[in-house]
Amino acid sequence: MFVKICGLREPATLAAAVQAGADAVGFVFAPGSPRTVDADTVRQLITAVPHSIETVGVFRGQPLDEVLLTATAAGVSTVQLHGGEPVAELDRVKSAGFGTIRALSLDEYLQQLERDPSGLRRHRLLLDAPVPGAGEPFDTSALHAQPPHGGWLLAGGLTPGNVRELLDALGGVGSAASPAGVDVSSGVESSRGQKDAALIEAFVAAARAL
Ligand SMILES: O=C(O)c1ccccc1N[C@@H]1O[C@H](COP(=O)(O)O)[C@@H](O)[C@H]1O
Repeated sequence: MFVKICGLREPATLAAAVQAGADAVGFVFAPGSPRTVDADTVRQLITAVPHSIETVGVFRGQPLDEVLLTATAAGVSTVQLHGGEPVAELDRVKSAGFGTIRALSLDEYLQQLERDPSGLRRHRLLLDAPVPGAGEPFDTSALHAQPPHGGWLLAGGLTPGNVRELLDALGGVGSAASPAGVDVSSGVESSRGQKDAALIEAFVAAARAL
């Protein structure tokens, strides 16, 4: 199970994520979040991240030029877009040399499945709650009938205590509707926006034990 820890802002909790064995670490560039960081801060932070770990810049509803400039200045390897951007924008991000994660709510995913199923296969999919970063799980039952293509990530209200239950609701690891990875932010915080090293460690351990 691929594990991404998102919304990191401080060296100590970033180090905790690396030490715990996270596969990816995320930095929020979307404005208005308690986790928002700037490109210079992230550039400094990721000097301590081994190259084997994916570094993800998270954006929401920002102009593409700003996304590319910020991701380049920060030095992240991957761009995650949350604003319902058209697939052509993700294509341009990929052409610029970044990995891509297309974050959609369940409703957005089901709409895209109707309108543009081939577009859904071009970028790694992340399914999240309607309000990203709010720590709210969403009802995944519709995915049994219409599971995403392989390699997708599940986010939305995951915690060390509920990650197994939420994966079991999708049929468990290896089932047709199961994600390839999990992504967490609120569930590894002691208070909103404040990451907690012990919770990060517990989350990675719980995900690895699935
Ligand atoms: O974390 C935020 O504040 C945020 C803001 C804007 C876009 C995405 C954001 N976070 C993403 O939300 C999920 C995790 O959410 P949760 O808190 O665990 O429910 C993850 O994909 C973050 O990258």
